[in-house]
Amino acid sequence: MVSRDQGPYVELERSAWADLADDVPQPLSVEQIEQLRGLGDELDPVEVREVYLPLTELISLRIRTATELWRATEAFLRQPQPERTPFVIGIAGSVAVGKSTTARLLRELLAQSPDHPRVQLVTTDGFLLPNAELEARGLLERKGFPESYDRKALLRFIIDVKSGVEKVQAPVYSHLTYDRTDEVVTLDDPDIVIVEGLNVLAPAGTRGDGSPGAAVSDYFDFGIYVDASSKDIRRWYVERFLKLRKTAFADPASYFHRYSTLTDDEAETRAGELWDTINWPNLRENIQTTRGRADLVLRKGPDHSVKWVRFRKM
Ligand SMILES: Nc1ncnc2c1ncn2[C@@H]1O[C@H](COP(=O)(O)OP(=O)(O)O)[C@@H](O)[C@H]1O
Ligand SMILES: CC(C)(COP(=O)(O)O)[C@@H](O)C(=O)NCCC(=O)O
Repeated sequence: MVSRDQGPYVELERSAWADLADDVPQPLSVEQIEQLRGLGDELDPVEVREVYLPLTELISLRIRTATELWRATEAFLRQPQPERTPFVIGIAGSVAVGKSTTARLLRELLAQSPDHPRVQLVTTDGFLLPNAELEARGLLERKGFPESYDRKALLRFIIDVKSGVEKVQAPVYSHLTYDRTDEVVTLDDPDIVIVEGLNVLAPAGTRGDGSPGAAVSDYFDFGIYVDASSKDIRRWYVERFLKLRKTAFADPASYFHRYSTLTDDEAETRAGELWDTINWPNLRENIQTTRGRADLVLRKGPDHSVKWVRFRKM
């Protein structure tokens, strides 16, 4: 089986997926790829070429078609419309599955095209409620759960982006202080906005009167879910924690500085507890359940290499 038709979806094994862009030249140098990798892990150039290049081609195709549709609609309306708003890509998935790495890589790959060189990235952690507020609400141990975000502000942000508002701003989170900062990221006329976060594909909640509200993903042009077995993700989470202990946590300014002196065994136990009590329940209850809402699922194997890709044809 290299390709399987599943109703509105098509599922392609890695080799069949890779073939879809086999004549496209690799746009990034080995140095550029190295700069994109996360905490010292290898980001294999073969992986970039075989998995992320076809994905970039598919998204570029969607952008071209969206632009054509916008022009056709403008002609139908018989009056000039404001400039087309940015193409918005959502990237969802568990903590530690590789969303940030995927998002950074896509930003670089998509920006290589003269059709859409301005690509900006926003992570939803900036929309987490400040720690003081989380503490007041008893949510400090629920970071990453839907209720730990300022969902109204996130929705306002995405609506502004898709309404063509200029210089839309998003708050920035610090993994060092483990809290929201006073910094903001300002969108400067981007062609593409990538919105990366655990819950970005979540369905709408209900309003006070019981009617369904709007969901952030209602404003996405393309939604990606990064997927892997929870056993592998737990291992990646623990491995990343062990590395952070020697790097970021070693900084006295780090909220987790106390973890920097843990032994290997102690650190592994602590990371396992954080996974088992916060990140795994969130994945099980709130994140995995949104996979079917993605336009495209990247399924990784134990070494982060993508094994198959499933996407919605319509
Ligand atoms: N494609 C990849 N190849 C190799 N390692 C990866 C890849 N994607 C992620 N990783 C590693 O897995 C860990 C989690 O990735 P990260 O992007 O930080 O996840 P997330 O943003 O989902 O929490 C990091 O240590 C990162 O370096
Ligand atoms: C900041 C996060 C909630 C991720 O936020 P996202 O950008 O995906 O919205 C997550 O990385 C996190 O810190 N979770 C808390 C539990 C833990 O420390 O692993």
